Amino acid sequence: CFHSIQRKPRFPLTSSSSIERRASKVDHQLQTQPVRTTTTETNKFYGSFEKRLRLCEEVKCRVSPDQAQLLALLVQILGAERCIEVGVYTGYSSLAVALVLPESGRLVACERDANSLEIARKYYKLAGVSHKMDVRHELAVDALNSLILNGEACSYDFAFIDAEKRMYKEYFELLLQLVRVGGIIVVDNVLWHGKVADPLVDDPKTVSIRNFNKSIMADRRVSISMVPIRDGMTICRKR
Ligand SMILES: C[S@@+](CC[C@H](N)C(=O)[O-])C[C@H]1O[C@@H](n2cnc3c(N)ncnc32)[C@H](O)[C@@H]1O
Repeated sequence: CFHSIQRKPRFPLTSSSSIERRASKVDHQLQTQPVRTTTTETNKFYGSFEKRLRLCEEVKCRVSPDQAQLLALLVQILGAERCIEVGVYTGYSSLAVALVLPESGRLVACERDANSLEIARKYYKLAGVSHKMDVRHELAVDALNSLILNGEACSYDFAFIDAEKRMYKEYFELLLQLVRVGGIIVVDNVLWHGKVADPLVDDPKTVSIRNFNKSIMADRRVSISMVPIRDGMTICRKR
């Protein structure tokens, strides 16, 4: 039975080219994956995006639907009103968060790439959440420092780190100042495709994430749980 299932084509192929196959796979995912509430909402807007080839690239860089669902659930459990995202790309994870924020909620979205932000803004508009978004087109460290200088320390409920891997420690230290006691900081890619556990891998990004993981494990300022969802997410609660 298993083998007969495996032999069937998994995706409806419209052409034999590999690009078309990848696009079909993305279409198929968009149609079949949104089985849960928040993810369904988020994918609804992404599913309408017309450029399927671009979407193929996007899917690789953004969080998966189940990660987006987890982020949104954490925000809802916290009753969060004030959130920060470090690394927006085309807005998938930030849209998942914005959709569950109350009307009075605010999400500071930090991203250095203007082209990505243009696409993200399109989705925010389409989803009717633009009024909740505070988009910062600058280096994340600069954006976070200006929030601190603006007297916003200890005023955020939730933060998500998903930008430059060599800067995780810096982002974390700044966000720890900005998040209130009991607030949550989620860090993406903490497994880094398993490379953090391979002593033979010592490129700068892997070493940075490995060191970050070590330091956070011993950090008494937070309680943590490393969740092996997709590329791994560590959920940190400020004590
Ligand atoms: C993995 S993508 C983010 C995906 C997004 N969180 C999602 O799941 O939809 C990382 C993003 O971080 C941005 N980035 C990298 N370094 C940055 C920096 N120093 N400041 C601001 N953004 C940065 C990149 O331009 C890229 O768009």
